[in-house]
Amino acid sequence: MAYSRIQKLASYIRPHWKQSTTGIVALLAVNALGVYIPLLIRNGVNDLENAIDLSQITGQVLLILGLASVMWVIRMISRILIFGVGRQVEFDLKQNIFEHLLTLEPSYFSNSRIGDLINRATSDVDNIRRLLGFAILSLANTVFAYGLTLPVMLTINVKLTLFSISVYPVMLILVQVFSDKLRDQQMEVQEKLSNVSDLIQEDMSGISLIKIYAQEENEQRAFERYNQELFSANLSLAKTRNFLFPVLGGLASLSLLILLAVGDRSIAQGELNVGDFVALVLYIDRLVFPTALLGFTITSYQRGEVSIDRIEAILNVQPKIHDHPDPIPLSTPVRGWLTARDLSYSYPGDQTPALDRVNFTIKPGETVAIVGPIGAGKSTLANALPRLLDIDIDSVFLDGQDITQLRLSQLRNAIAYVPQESFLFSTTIRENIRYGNPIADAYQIETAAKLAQIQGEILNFPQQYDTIVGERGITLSGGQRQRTALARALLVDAPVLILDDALSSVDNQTATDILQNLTTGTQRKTVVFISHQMSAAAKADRILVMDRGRIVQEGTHAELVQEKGLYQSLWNQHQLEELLI
Ligand SMILES: Nc1ncnc2c1ncn2[C@@H]1O[C@H](COP(=O)(O)OP(=O)(O)OP(=O)(O)O)[C@@H](O)[C@H]1O
Repeated sequence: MAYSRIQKLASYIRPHWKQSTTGIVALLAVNALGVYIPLLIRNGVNDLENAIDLSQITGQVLLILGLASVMWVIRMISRILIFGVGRQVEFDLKQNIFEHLLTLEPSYFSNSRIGDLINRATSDVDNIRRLLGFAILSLANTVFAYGLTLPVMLTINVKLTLFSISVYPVMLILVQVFSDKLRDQQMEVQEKLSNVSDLIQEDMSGISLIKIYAQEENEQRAFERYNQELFSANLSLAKTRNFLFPVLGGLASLSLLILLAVGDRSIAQGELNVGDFVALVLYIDRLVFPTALLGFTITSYQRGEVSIDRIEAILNVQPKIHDHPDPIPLSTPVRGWLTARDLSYSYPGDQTPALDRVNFTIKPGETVAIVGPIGAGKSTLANALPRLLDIDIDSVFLDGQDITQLRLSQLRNAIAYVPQESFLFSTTIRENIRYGNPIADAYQIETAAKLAQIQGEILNFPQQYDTIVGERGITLSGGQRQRTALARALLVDAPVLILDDALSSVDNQTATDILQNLTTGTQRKTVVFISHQMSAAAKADRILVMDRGRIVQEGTHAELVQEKGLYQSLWNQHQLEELLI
C-alpha cells in the first residue's frame, strides 16, 4: 500500500488510537497464549509417555482448559475492539463526507454523478470499514502468529520447521504477483457499480419523461448494458480470486502434510519425540488459518485502497465559495441596498460570458423586475447575488459592503431566494415552510402561507399543514409547489427577496396579487422579481431589461413601453398572447 494511503488510514484511526491499541495488545496476548498452550500440551504428552501419575496430568489439563478459556475471552475482546474501530471510522467518514458535500457549491453537484457520490459515501466507506476491521485484525493476527510461533518452532526442530514452511515463499510471491491485478479489477467493479447506481437514480427521478417519450425499452437496454459491464467486472474479479484463494489455502494445508510426512520419519529415526511433534502440528495448524486467510485479507486491502482514493477524491475538492478569511460583519439592521458594479461571470468552459459588466443599484424596499428573453442571464444574476456562484470581489455590494468579504451565513440570512425549480422535502407542508426557521410558530407559518396565497389550498387538504408532500406523500401541483416554496422564503423574513421565475406556474392575476402583497406594508423588502410574466413585472417600481448578459434598458413600465427597444417588443408580444388567450 502506498505511503500516502497508509498516512490516510492512520489519520482515520488516530481519533480511536486507544481502542485500536488495546485491541492489538489483546491480539498479541491471544497469540502469546496460543504459543504457550501447545508447549503445555507437549509437556503433557511427554509426561504421558513417561507414565506420570494421573493427578498431575489432570492438573495440566485443567490449566490448559483455563488458559484456553482466557484466550477465548481475550480474543473476543480484541475482535469487539478492532471491529468497533472499523465501525467508528465508518461513522466518522460518512459524517465527514456529508459535511464536506454541504460546503461545496451547487455547480459541483451539477457536474457530478449523484449515484456515484452516493456509492462513494456508502459502498466505498463500507470497504474502508472492512479494511480497518477485518483486514487489520487478520494482518495483525498473521504477523503475531508468525512472529511468535516460528521462533518457538525453530527451537523445537529447525529441519522440520523449515520443511513445513518451505511453501510459504511461494505464497508470498503469488500474493505479490496478483495484488496489482486485484486492485485494478476492484477499481473497475466500483466504477461499474457507480454507473449502475447513477442510472437507477437518474431514471427514477426522470420516470415521467421516460414514460412520456416511451423510452422504457431504451432505458432497459442501457441498464442491461451497465449491469452486464458490472457483471463482467465482478466475474473477472471473482475468477482471479477463485484461482488465488484456493491455491493459497491449498499451499497452507500442504505445509501440514509436509510436516506429517517428514515428522513421521523423524520420530521413527528417534530425532523427535511425540510431544515435540504434537506441538509442531499444533503450531503449523495455528499458521494454516491466517495464511489461508491471506487472500481475503488482500481483497479487503485492495478494496480499501481503491475506496480510500475514491473517498479522498471527494474530500479533496476545495469549496470555491467560502467565507473570507477575515470576514467583515454585515452592519445591522440590514437595509437591503443592492449594487452591482461591472459584474461579469462566465461558466467554466463557456466562451461568452453569462453576465457581461452588469451595473445597477436597487434601493432598500424597492421592487425591481428583471425581464428578458430566454438565456439572457437572469438566473445567473439571481445566483450571483447570494454568492451561489464564484463571483469576483468588488462586483456585488449589500448595503455598500462587498458580499465576498461577508460571512456566507450572514449574507444568506439577509437574502431569501426562491429558485426556478421549487424543491420540497418529503415531509409535512409545515416542516417545508419552516425549513429556514425551524422554531417558527403556527401564526408565523400561516402568515407566510397567506402572503404566498397558498393558505386556502392547504386548509382544504385533509391533513392541512400536516399533509406530507413529495415522495412519501401527496403530489402538489406546480403552482402549489411554487407558492409553498415562496412561503418558506417569506418566513425567513430576510430584508432582500429574490424570486427567480418562482411564480411561473401561477396564473398572471395570482402572481400580480402576490407581488402586490409583498410590496405593500410598512416594512417593505427589497424584491428582485425575475419573470417572464410581463403583466406582473409591469407593476414593479422599476424594471431592468436583460439581453445576452447585459442590462440593455432600465426604467418604469410607463417609461419603457414608450421607448423603442427590447422591452417594447416583449410587452407587445405579451399583449398579443393575452389577446389570443
Ligand atoms: N450551469 C451552467 N453551465 C454552463 N452554462 C450555463 C449554466 N447555466 C446557464 N448557462 C448559460 O448561461 C446563459 C444564461 O443562462 P441563464 O439561465 O442565466 O438565463 P435566463 O435568462 O435565466 O434564462 P431563462 O429565462 O430561460 O431562465 C445561457 O447561455 C446558458 O446556456
